[in-house]
Amino acid sequence: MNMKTFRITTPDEALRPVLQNKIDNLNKPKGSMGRLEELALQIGLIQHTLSPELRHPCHLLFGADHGIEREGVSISPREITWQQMINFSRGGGGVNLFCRQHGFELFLIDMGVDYDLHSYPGIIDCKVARGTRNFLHEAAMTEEETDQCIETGARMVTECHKRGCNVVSIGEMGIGNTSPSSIWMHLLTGTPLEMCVGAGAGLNNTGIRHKYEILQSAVQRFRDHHPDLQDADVRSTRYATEVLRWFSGFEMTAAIGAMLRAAELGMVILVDGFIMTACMLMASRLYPAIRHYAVFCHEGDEAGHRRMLEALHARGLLQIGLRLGEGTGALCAYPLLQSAVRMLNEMNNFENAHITKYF
Ligand SMILES: O=C(O)c1ccc[n+]([C@@H]2O[C@H](COP(=O)([O-])O)[C@@H](O)[C@H]2O)c1
Ligand SMILES: Cc1cc2nc[nH]c2cc1C
Repeated sequence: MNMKTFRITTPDEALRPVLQNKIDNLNKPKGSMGRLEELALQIGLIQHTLSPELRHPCHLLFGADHGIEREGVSISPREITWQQMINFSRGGGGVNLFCRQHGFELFLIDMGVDYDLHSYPGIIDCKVARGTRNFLHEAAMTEEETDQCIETGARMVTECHKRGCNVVSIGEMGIGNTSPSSIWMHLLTGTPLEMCVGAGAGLNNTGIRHKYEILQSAVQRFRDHHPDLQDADVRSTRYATEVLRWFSGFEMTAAIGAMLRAAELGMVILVDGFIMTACMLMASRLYPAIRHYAVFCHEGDEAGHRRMLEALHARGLLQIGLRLGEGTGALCAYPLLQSAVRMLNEMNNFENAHITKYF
């Protein structure tokens, strides 16, 4: 494996007390703007300024298919992936309306959809293959494919950055992709697999049971193939890299590359639902400092999402019952980031508002 490396630095902590002081001096009881204050602090630290700004927001939506879908782990047929990609390219998806609503430039990227999409305008062709291999039997991706996806995701963020973007939101479309996400959660956090497996696009209880059994067999197969990894530190890069390659999807790996590059460039990263949280979890095992750049935008209704956030010591900003994916939860939370930044830039402090400072 020749995975691209990233230089991700921890934001300068020296600014924290200065920023906190500015926030505390705004004309309000201390802490009364709740999560907006936390967001303002985080964005100020990321941008290393007392007056942050959000510029040219971009949304990257990576699409791909999954070999594991052949095992009946999703209620949705495989073709929904390509049909939705075309729908998005025509502006008709959930993701499209939120991008329009919040002024995001949308990039639709075919990382490995099982359909020929190259003639569809608006879909960027980065296809690695027409879906991953079935990880019930073998590694989903080769080392070369993994590297290619990481590089593509990173390149997309570089493009956004060149356009002046400093806040990037990442979403996915891939029937079957809650399955690798559940396995990553299980293997990286030690949460029992049963608690990591949910309905995905809408399985009933019988379907969830079947999905669980398939995923349990897949984990066993992985362990059989990796006797050397049994004793490895589950927090090690070696462990994470092999778990990534064996179970990942092309779109998920590209999302990880995008997240890593965004952190390297000091951008704010909007994290969406279950799948994107799993990708951030994986990215944080490769580069722990990425955590500072991640804004966890919502706690969705996919079983396990809340628990995965807890494992990351995070809480989502919104709890509005989303489980769509595409990045919709990230986009919905964007106005909160705008408010946090405006609070820091536009609100008077006690002194210039002529209000008695009582603490
Ligand atoms: O982001 C989420 O929290 C989320 C939760 C459940 C399902 N999804 C979407 O549904 C698809 C994956 O579900 P499944 O059941 O096919 O694994 C994929 O296209 C995701 O965008 C997304
Ligand atoms: C209709 C549909 C839309 C989606 N968008 C993201 N994942 C999806 C899965 C389905 C099934």
